[in-house]
Amino acid sequence: MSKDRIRRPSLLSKVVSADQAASLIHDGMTVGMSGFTRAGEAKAVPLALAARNAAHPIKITLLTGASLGNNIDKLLTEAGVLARRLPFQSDATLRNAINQGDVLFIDQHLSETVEFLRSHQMKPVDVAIIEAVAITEDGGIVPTTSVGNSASFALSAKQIIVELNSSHAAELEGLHDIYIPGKRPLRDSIPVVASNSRIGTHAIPVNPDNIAAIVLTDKFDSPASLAAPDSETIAIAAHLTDFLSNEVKQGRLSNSLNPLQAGIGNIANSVLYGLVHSPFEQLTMYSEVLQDSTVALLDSGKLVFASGASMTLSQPVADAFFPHIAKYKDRLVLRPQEISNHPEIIRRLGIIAINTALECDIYGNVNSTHVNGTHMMNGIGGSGDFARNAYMAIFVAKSTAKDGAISTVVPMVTHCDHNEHDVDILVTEHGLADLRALAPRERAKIVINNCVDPAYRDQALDYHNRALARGGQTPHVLEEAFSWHQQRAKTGSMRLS
Ligand SMILES: CC(=O)SCCNC(=O)CCNC(=O)[C@H](O)C(C)(C)COP(=O)(O)OP(=O)(O)OC[C@H]1O[C@@H](n2cnc3c(N)ncnc32)[C@H](O)[C@@H]1OP(=O)(O)O
Repeated sequence: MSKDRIRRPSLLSKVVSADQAASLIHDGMTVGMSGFTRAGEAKAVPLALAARNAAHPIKITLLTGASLGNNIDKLLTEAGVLARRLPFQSDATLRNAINQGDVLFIDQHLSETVEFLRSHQMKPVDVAIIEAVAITEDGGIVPTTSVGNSASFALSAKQIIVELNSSHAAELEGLHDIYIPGKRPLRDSIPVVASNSRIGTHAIPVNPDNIAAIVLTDKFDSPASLAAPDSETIAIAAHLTDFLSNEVKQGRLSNSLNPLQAGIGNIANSVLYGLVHSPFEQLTMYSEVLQDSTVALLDSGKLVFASGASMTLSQPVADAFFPHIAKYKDRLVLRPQEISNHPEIIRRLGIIAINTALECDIYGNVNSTHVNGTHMMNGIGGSGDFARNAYMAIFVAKSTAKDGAISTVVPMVTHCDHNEHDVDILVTEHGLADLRALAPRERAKIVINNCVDPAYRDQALDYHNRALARGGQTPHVLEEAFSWHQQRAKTGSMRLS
């Protein structure tokens, strides 16, 4: 594999073991690693680092695109390697360490990490570890199933370790579009004018002298573990399809809608699946994670083009998709996450953004990240990049969690990631609240009537009526605003007796 995939002969001598490559990483370093939602992460060197830590303990700051697969975050956490982690994660062990204060987590908009790095508002990357499908004749690094932040990490790092992974099809080359915005404040506009705009190169154009080590690997990405659509997610998808159909009828959208973004997780994936049987045609996606539903939409002919920063598929879909990647390549592109999530482009293209709320409140504020306002779930990810700048910011959620013990619609969110100014539409299995151009008092009525689970509707109405008696632009009974959460802590359920 070496000569086919390392096409610059002078780099052949850089092939070393994962242990040797890991020895380049020292205590206190900032490491920038490939990987975005379990796709395309470096797999061998981080494990060598974890294994080494018992004998030679070090602590690092680890930056990635987003979450990692192959238990990398779990093993690094258990080995005590992580001092700081950013900008996103979704691993249960790391989540616990973050919530215990053992690992410091910086929950960052996914488009912003490399802007901070480039403008020296964060400590620079010492070593970049990038999974690649090939190294080109001029030393360019061809990423695998994600681009994420890999390009900027590799271009800014003092040293680069490349993990050349033979389990990825060589045909992935040509899928990526690497573009790095210029320096501010005199930056040019970013020339993406449609989902399928190609504005960059197929490989990350690094200085080959900075490639310090190449490690040969063959482990594939972890499969996404997505639950099949259930009656609630099917109902959410149906409400959304009806709503979007009406937007078409009213002449506000064409039958191809505007480019779609959909967040991670079961609910957003199921909602997109719902579009396979929708009346819409010639759909496009300008998103960050492309999940199983993207492949289903491409196969159904409903979706004509998808742009993302990573492809995160379940095992059966990956098995059917990657061997035939050549067939899809003219309908797909993978970009750096600062381009997939760039505010300028999201606003220009008029994205319809669909993300999942952990909880929302009666006025349409959304908490995507903090359970009970304190405990980190995964992070804001790209949801804020999209919600703030979208044509229409849609948040979906099941109306209850934990077998009905939690209402996901509450009087006041315990942590606010997306405030009422950014949130246009809320959808639960019970219905859809169109909050566009409504005042908070109007928003509360429609959210309570359309989205709250019937088991919680009376207590929501009671809260709101008593809040109205106190007055205000956004009325609240402040001493009771978190009483539902307190009730859950006391009794196990948010239901007030
Ligand atoms: C990489 C990217 O950025 S992609 C772009 C968008 N990014 C984001 O939106 C990031 C923030 N969003 C997320 O992390 C996820 O979408 C979540 C956590 C909000 C929802 O995840 P989903 O998998 O779609 O929903 P799901 O209903 O399965 O909920 C996940 C868990 O949260 C629990 N949960 C849901 N609501 C609540 C709540 N209000 N309080 C406590 N727990 C809750 C569920 O019970 C479930 O727990 P379990 O794993 O023990 O079963």
